[in-house]
Amino acid sequence: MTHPVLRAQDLRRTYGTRVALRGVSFDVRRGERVALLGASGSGKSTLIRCLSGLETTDPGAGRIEVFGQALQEGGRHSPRIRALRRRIGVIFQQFNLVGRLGVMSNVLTGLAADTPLWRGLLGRYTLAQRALALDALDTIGLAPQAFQRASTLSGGQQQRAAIARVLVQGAELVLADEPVASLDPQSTRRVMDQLAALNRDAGLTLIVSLHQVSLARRYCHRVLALRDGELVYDGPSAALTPSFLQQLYGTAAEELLHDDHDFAAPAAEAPPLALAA
Ligand SMILES: Nc1ncnc2c1ncn2[C@@H]1O[C@H](COP(=O)(O)OP(=O)(O)OP(=O)(O)O)[C@@H](O)[C@H]1O
Repeated sequence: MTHPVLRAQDLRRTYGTRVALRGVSFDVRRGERVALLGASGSGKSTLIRCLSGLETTDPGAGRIEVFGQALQEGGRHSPRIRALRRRIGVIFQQFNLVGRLGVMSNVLTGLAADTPLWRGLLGRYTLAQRALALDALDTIGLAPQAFQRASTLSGGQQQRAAIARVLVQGAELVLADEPVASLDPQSTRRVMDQLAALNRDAGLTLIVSLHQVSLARRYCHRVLALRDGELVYDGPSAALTPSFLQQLYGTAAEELLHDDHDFAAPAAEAPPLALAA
């Protein structure tokens, strides 16, 4: 029997008196492209931090399995977490690049787990590792910027460098936390196109949190929708019409429908990635 790539069971996370996740359960199969949708404060980032192993759920609550193995259970990380996290790529809204380092050096940090610390600190990567990073930058259309400082890139370019880092890491499951929240519509389209292409061409399983329903409908077949930490919908993105959103969220639906005109066009398939053989 094949395991789901990700299995979340009864996840709860409380901060003081604030309940950020309330019994969230779902499975994701290999190769799926899933949007995690919800208004501000609905628990998207908390869920992604838990799924990526950056945070634990409440003591005694819930279990997260990745690749058929426990990542955390009952609020405790599994002893295998390091090995499992190597297979999970995380992309953040704020890119998490080191601005004073070159783009290539940033992308090479995706290899941190496979590189002795001293090599990484001194930037002494092997030729093969550098070639891998250049390939990833080429795939993502950033080869010409490889030796620029990361801080000189536009927001969209920085996010694409973060995608290249995940490629170099060799991640099988990518968790992207509002990767386009701070980008203009053109950069948003480019970054989303590339995430979609990674999923389609490189076979990565993708979970991407968004708070624009139009993006979720355009790029993902399946949506998990959160409201106040609760999973209120798990189904096809095509069903998320404005009236259904109104039923799910009431007046808060407005937040998810904002800027809808920018991405309202029917889903276009992303251009293929120039994946290295
Ligand atoms: N470290 C923390 N300490 C205290 N409360 C937190 C913490 N992280 C999240 N919360 C609270 O948990 C709830 C869910 O927050 P979360 O950031 O997961 O939501 P979100 O859907 O990602 O929101 P946004 O779209 O604004 O990023 C919010 O009420 C938030 O204030």
